[in-house]
Amino acid sequence: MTTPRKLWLDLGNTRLKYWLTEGEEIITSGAELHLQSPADLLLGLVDRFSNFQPSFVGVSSVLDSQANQRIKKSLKPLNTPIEFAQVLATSHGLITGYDHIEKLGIDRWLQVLALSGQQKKFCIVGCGTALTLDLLDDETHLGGYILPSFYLQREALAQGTRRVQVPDGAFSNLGAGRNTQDAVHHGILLGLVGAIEKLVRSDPTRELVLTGGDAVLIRYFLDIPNPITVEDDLLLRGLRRYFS
Ligand SMILES: Nc1ncnc2c1ncn2[C@@H]1O[C@H](COP(=O)(O)OP(=O)(O)OP(=O)(O)O)[C@@H](O)[C@H]1O
Ligand SMILES: CC(C)(CO)[C@@H](O)C(=O)NCCC(=O)O
Ligand SMILES: [K+]
Repeated sequence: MTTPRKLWLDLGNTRLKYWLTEGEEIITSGAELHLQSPADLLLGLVDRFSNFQPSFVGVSSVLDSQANQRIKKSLKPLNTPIEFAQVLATSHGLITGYDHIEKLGIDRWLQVLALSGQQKKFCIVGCGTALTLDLLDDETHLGGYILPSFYLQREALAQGTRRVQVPDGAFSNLGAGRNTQDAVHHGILLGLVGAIEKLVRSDPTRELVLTGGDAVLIRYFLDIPNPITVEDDLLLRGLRRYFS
């Protein structure tokens, strides 16, 4: 009997990430910026995926249905069943915290699902285009928070003010800025880090798990007693669990 080969795809707002797995083993993984055209990026990747001959494709997408249709089309050459994960009221024991579960982002939910059922308290921090915070107590999702992250905040400042022209700078310091560029970059960093610290400060046993493109950066500036880990592939882990 051959071990099943599968393709797991995570389509975020900015990046596409994937795993090619054989049984439990991750054979290849990758991450690519897609900006606005994930379907075109997939067309370029489909040969690589095709060579692997997956028998199943599991997808997490935060994109709209039109983009998802184009993604399906791009994957047609694989000639393989494709399924999109959807938020469920309960799955693997996880109780979803939203009033209307279908409104919760699938990326957030899969990240929560990845960690659910360990009899622990987590704060899951998605450090992507948006910064998301989700609270999980064992198998119960308590809900969460959505903040614009670094680049969205910087764009909003540039658009909403006359005098804040924001040259590209680094989100690398929490010190008081002595020029506009530093004041903006340090301010945005202070806001994001401060929000996370405030949320978990009352409970040092709540474990932080950071994931997404800016996880390492944010991790560096957090100064709290809580255990903190960075897990790049948290969503893909949740996706695989969803389909198992
Ligand atoms: N304008 C930009 N210039 C440079 N980097 C950017 C820009 N916008 C976003 N990024 C970076 O792209 C990465 C996006 O993160 P990530 O891949 O986790 O998010 P995503 O795939 O868009 O998922 P999500 O939908 O959860 O935001 C971050 O590291 C972010 O800093
Ligand atoms: C918040 C984002 C953009 C984070 O990627 C995504 O999870 C999403 O589109 N969510 C839908 C809205 C919600 O989660 O309430
Ligand atoms: K994501």
